[in-house]
Amino acid sequence: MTDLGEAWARVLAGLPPNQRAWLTNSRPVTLHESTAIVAVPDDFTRGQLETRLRPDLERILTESFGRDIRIAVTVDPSLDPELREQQQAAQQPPQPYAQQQPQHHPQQQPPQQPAVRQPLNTDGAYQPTIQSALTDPANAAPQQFQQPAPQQQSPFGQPIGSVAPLPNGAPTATEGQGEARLNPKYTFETFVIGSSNRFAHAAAVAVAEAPGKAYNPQLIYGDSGLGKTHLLHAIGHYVRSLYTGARVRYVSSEEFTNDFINAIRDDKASQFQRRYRDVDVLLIDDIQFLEGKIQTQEEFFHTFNTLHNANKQIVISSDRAPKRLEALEDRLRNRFEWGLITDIQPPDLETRIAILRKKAATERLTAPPEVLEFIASKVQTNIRELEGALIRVTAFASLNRQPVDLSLAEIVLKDLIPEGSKPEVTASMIMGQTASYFGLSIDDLCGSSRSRVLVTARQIAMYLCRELTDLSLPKIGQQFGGRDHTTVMHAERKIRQLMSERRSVFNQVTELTNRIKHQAKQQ
Ligand SMILES: Nc1ncnc2c1ncn2[C@@H]1O[C@H](COP(=O)(O)OP(=O)(O)OP(=O)(O)O)[C@@H](O)[C@H]1O
Repeated sequence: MTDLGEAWARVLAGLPPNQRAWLTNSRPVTLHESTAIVAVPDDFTRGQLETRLRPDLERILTESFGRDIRIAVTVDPSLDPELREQQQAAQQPPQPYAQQQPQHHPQQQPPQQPAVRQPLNTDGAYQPTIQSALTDPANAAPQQFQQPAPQQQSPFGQPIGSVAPLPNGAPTATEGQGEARLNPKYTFETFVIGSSNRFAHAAAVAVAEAPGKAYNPQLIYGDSGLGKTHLLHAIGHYVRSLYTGARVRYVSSEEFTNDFINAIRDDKASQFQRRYRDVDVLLIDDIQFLEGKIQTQEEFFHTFNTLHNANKQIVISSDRAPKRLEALEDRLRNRFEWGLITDIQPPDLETRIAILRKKAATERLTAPPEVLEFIASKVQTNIRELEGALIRVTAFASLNRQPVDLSLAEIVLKDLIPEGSKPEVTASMIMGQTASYFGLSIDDLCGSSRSRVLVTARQIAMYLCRELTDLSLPKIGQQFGGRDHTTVMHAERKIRQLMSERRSVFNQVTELTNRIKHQAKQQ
């Protein structure tokens, strides 16, 4: 009988070189019933496998096994050769402490100034000082994160820089590196600190430096698009850069729920439990989604207790304060109050400008200060919308080969942000308008056909759901025929890119936005 390794060798031999190139750093993981799981190093490669390469991959695998095989692609950043090299370097025998350099995650910049050593408490553990973050006059203006020096002794009891056996005896090294599923862009370096988020940020840094010790759990709450997910991912990155082998898992509450339901259905409860209990840091997003889901709450309660009893860190985000999560069991809400609760407020003008400046720099978008100020003055509440506005202005300028200036920004934003109250846009409005605009049906948008027009239409609709509604990634995926949240992430990125490269896509997105907002106003 053919095994997946053999079949994969046939795949590699059977593809033309330009397609095979995409598989250089890919790896077949396992064959589960009729699904071959393939790991790739990043989301972009995943997109290529899921679109361009899928028909050929599935054809060759189907021929090899003599039955229908579909592929499912998962991202494992440890397959990235650069990252692997860095990890191998990090796993060299530890130097004497005096010669040790703090480890840095590839996404994180080394400290730009000598960091102040934080005080130790009586048992020698690191004592985080959030207060200093709040009272330090240097923190008065929006600023960027300066990575502090990690403490000499990790909370897991091992010097940083060595491959520490973790406290519960779980495997170390790079095993499970792909499990964390962290967005490489959401780090502390890319997070702008202002008065609206200073406390939440300081607590997040403290938790990442002393997981399980500083505040457990940490709960971050605030309205949609204010940076909760970003902070959760940043904690994950920072923990992994400080503690080699630390097992970090990010999960949205929707995924946790779906995973739980599937585990019950497939009789895989113990695998499910291991996935969420054998971790050092569990980052769980949008906990409000568990409201009213009694069985999942029960399971999460036990997950929480197991982790907490073992001094493993739990970080939770919510769109409301725990007291206002009325449909959540009291015992869970009480536990959320054991740790530290921090909120994030909408950013003030100064912080919004700083966020745009940072975004422009990281995405290599050129926009003069007056344009950034103009955009920041127009979009006041949701940072996702703020970023969307910047992308549209710069895309419009690049398509027209015009400089980004105030008059151009005014034209673009006039359509994007109508005067007066903000009408509520729903996913069904977006899907309905997109379908009729492209002459498709809603079923087409939700179906599995991958014709070019359909793929673009589907991706535009997903992009607009992300930009114009408060729906989370998994929820948007659900609306489009139960797709995975990473498909939505890919669609968002793809359309952002296409808008600045193809006039047709820019026009389609603009026209559709107008139609959708017009419809919303009529409701
Ligand atoms: N302080 C900040 N500095 C830089 N970028 C930010 C900041 N706050 C939010 N963002 C960016 O705004 C966007 C939305 O943030 P994020 O997804 O973390 O919000 P959220 O609060 O989790 O929203 P939701 O509840 O809808 O999931 C992201 O691209 C994020 O990087």
